[in-house]
This record gives sequence, C-alpha cells and structure tokens, in this order.
Amino acid sequence: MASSEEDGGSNSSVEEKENSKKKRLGALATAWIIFYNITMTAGWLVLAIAMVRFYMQKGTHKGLYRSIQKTLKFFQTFAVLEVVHCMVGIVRTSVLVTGVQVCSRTFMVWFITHSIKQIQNEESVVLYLVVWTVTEITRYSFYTFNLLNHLPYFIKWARYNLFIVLYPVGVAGELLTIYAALPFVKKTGMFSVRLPNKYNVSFDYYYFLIIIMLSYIPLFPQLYFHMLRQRRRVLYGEVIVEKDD
Ligand SMILES: CCCCCCCCCCCCC[C@@H](O)CC(=O)SCCNC(=O)CCNC(=O)[C@H](O)C(C)(C)COP(=O)(O)OP(=O)(O)OC[C@H]1O[C@@H](n2cnc3c(N)ncnc32)[C@H](O)[C@@H]1OP(=O)(O)O
Repeated sequence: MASSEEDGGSNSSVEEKENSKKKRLGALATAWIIFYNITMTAGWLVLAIAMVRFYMQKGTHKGLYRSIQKTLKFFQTFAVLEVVHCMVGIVRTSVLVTGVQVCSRTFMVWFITHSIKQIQNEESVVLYLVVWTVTEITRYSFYTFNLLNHLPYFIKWARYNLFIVLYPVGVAGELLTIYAALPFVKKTGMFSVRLPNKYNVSFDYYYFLIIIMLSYIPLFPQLYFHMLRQRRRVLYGEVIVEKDD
C-alpha cells in the first residue's frame, strides 16, 4: 500500500499535470482570441476600404451593398463565434448581451438585406453599414491591442465613446431598413406560412418584422446601458457588479 508520502507525491504530480494542461489551454485560447480579433479587424478594414473605393469610383451608394455583400456576410456571420467565446469563458462578458447583439446583426444581414433585394440600395443600408464598420474596426482593434498590452489611448477612448452616438444611429439605420422592407414582405408573403396546411400552423413574416422592430424598444437600452457601464468601469475605474447573464 502506498505510504502517505507516496500519496502526497502522486497527488502533487497530478496537480502539476492539471496546471500545465490549464496553462496550455489558456495559451491556446489567448492565441486563438488574438488571431480572431486581428482577423476581424482586418476584415472590417477591407470592408471599409471597399466601400470608400466604390463610392469614389461610382459617386453613388447604388450598388454599394451588392459590391461588398460577400465580405460583410462572411465577417458578420463569423462574429457568431463571440457567443461561444463568452460561453466557454475565453472572454469575460455577458452571453445575453453578446447574443442579442450578434443575433440582431446576423438577422439584419441574412433575413432582411440579403433576402429582400428591393431594399439593398436604401440609404438606411449604407447608414448602418458605415456605422457597423467604424464600430467593429474600433472594437476589434481595441481587443487586439488590449490583449497585446499595447493599447493606444485613442483606441480605448474611441471604443468607449463613439458608441454613444453610433449606437442610436446604427439602430436608426436598421429600423429604417426593416421599415422599408415591410411593403415588399406584405406583397410577396415571403417566409410566411398560410392556413390551411397539414401542420395547422400559420406564420406571417410581415407581423414578425413589426414585432422585431418593437423588440428594439426593450432590448436596445439593455445593450446601450451595458456599454455605458463598461465605459464607466474602463475609463473611470468604477466597480461594476454585472447581473447574472
Ligand atoms: C431572431 C431575430 C433577432 C432580432 C433581435 C432584435 C434585437 C434588437 C435590439 C438590439 C439592437 C442592436 C443594434 C445594433 O446592431 C446597432 C449597432 O451595433 S450600431 C454600431 C454601434 N454599436 C456598438 O458600439 C456596439 C458594438 N457591440 C459591442 O460592443 C458588443 O457586441 C457588446 C456585446 C454590445 C458589448 O461588448 P462587451 O460586452 O464585450 O464589452 P467590452 O468590449 O467592454 O468587453 C467586456 C470584456 O470582454 C472582453 N472581450 C469581449 N470580446 C472580446 C474579444 N473578442 N477579444 C478579447 N476580449 C474580449 C473585453 O476585453 C472586456 O474584458 P475586460 O472586462 O477584462 O476589460
């Protein structure tokens, strides 16, 4: 039977193995999140350059969305990973807030702008695209430089101040785009299920979009106040006790 010293020795070696495994996983997670943030910063920069070049060459926003849609769809869809990052603990932030933010953006890209081609040249689409792009370049570069421990103050300032204006402007762009889509959805009956059918279930995408627009009223303030809390914490060192996710 092993002596207590031998037991103690085997326990400590198990602990050492566990600790080195945690360190390896931690290093892997850090490497991944740095790679992710650099990739997202680069992706949104490519989008910004493409939009500026399009407008300088064409002199109009007509056709802008179609020219950048592939890049937008890839990087905005890739952002769904951020919910996973929160859930597995790679980043310490609210799963709920991140989930609502990612859902709204993904919904706007795929179920509104991609699906309803008649509204792709609306000014409101350009409005939210420009606002998203400025925001995401700021946000992902903030995360990147923060992780590399070389965070320029102007990026920190931009991260926690630009949203004060950009968030409401971006919401306006999104709501105006959904509103512009309503007549086309009503006319085509797209994504809707009419009765009678074998499942005896109906779904009207037109009224679903109206509910989505109304959901901005309770949900957007949650995101906005979350950012204001983050701003007070990061810029003024206020101790914030986040409610459970
Ligand atoms: C089925 C249909 C669904 C339809 C849903 C309808 C919902 C309607 C309501 C929603 C409206 C949203 C509208 C919106 O889309 C409009 C716009 O976005 S306009 C553009 C302006 N927007 C913004 O400025 C907000 C941009 N978004 C964000 O900032 C984030 O997504 C958000 C989750 C909102 C906040 O970010 P976070 O909670 O992460 O705050 P921090 O940046 O301060 O980070 C907190 C800590 O986590 C660390 N972190 C987070 N992510 C990373 C990462 N990728 N890499 C490294 N570190 C990360 C961060 O460093 C902080 O760490 P620490 O606490 O140590 O400082």
